[in-house]
Amino acid sequence: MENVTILGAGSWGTALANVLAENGHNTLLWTHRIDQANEINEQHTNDKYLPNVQLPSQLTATANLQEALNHSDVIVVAVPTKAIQEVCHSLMTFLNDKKLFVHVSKGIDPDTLKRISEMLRENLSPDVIKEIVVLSGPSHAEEVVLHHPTTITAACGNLEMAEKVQDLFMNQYFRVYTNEDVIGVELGGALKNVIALAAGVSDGLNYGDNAKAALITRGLAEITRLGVKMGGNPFTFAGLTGMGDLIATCTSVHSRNWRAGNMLGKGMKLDEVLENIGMVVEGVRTTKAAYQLSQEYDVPMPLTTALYNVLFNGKEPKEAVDELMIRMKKREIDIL
Ligand SMILES: NC(=O)C1=CN([C@@H]2O[C@H](COP(=O)(O)OP(=O)(O)OC[C@H]3O[C@@H](n4cnc5c(N)ncnc54)[C@H](OP(=O)(O)O)[C@@H]3O)[C@@H](O)[C@H]2O)C=CC1
Ligand SMILES: O=C(CO)COP(=O)(O)O
Repeated sequence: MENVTILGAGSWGTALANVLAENGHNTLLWTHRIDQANEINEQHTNDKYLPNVQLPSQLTATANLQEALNHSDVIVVAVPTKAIQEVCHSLMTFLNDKKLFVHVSKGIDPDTLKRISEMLRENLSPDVIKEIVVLSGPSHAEEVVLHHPTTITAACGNLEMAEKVQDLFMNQYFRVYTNEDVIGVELGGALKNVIALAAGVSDGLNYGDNAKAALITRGLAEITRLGVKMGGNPFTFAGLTGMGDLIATCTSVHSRNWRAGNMLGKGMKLDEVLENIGMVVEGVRTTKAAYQLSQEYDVPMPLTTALYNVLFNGKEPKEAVDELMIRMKKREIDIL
């Protein structure tokens, strides 16, 4: 049994805290909202993010960051990408020894084009980082809290640390693999959100299953194209954190990215959609980042570009799809 701290009490931070507490670890969940910490400690619920879920009484929460950091040498960072920098700055006020960081966020920063582990290394001093492990894969919080069988990957260049995280989280409903390819795992997890938004748009337009299958497979082709050029292992994109998460996110009503795309496809405006969802939709900012990366690395990403034009240039979804379909003829298989 270990002490573990989770930063961020949204749907994923809470679901992972639940896994750890059920595994017998002494788990402390940090939230920046006192009322939410009180709700978790007194009622053992987190109604906004996981309605109708009873959390174990041994799972406790705090709104005191110093207390959260003192609790453990393992810090799971579970805030959205847009909050990573701010959280790192807060951490630097309190940290004075090395911690093992596990991050579970799926995004790329559109301002710096950095992956999350790069952002952590940039915004935290090396004196406080023992190692950074990425935990990613097809894993909707809503299903994990119901103990539905879930597989996920712990990635780190230092395999021993990935195995430590594997041991912390693994149980009979939560199966954890390891991978040494941090770049591939992070890029797959972030870029699948772009394609899930596009799949939602397609479903919102009632384009059916052929179109959805096309988006998933051609989406994987462009994710792999960029990911390999950025240094990822091509096999990683065919694995849980690539194809696996792409399938889960493009086909699930739990996916906030799919749901957001669906509303866009039905004609709602982006601001209205985001307000309606009320949780993070990582794919929006990541589309901006991916579009810029495709230009920087000179990698064609037609689906990402089409979605970028819908989200940020006022292109009508149907027109974007029509334009995708009449592009010049192509071979299916790229030489990587
Ligand atoms: N949900 C899922 O099934 C999965 C999510 N992920 C990834 O996990 C990450 C977190 O997502 P998820 O939990 O779903 O997001 P949610 O939108 O459900 O929750 C986000 C949480 O982060 C908190 N937060 C936001 N900004 C800050 C900040 N500056 N300081 C402290 N806390 C902050 C929010 O607080 P507040 O209530 O105040 O807004 C909220 O508690 C994302 O990158 C997502 O892609 C990965 C796998 C599965
Ligand atoms: O990453 C996820 C499942 O693996 C969650 O996806 P959404 O953020 O689209 O809900």
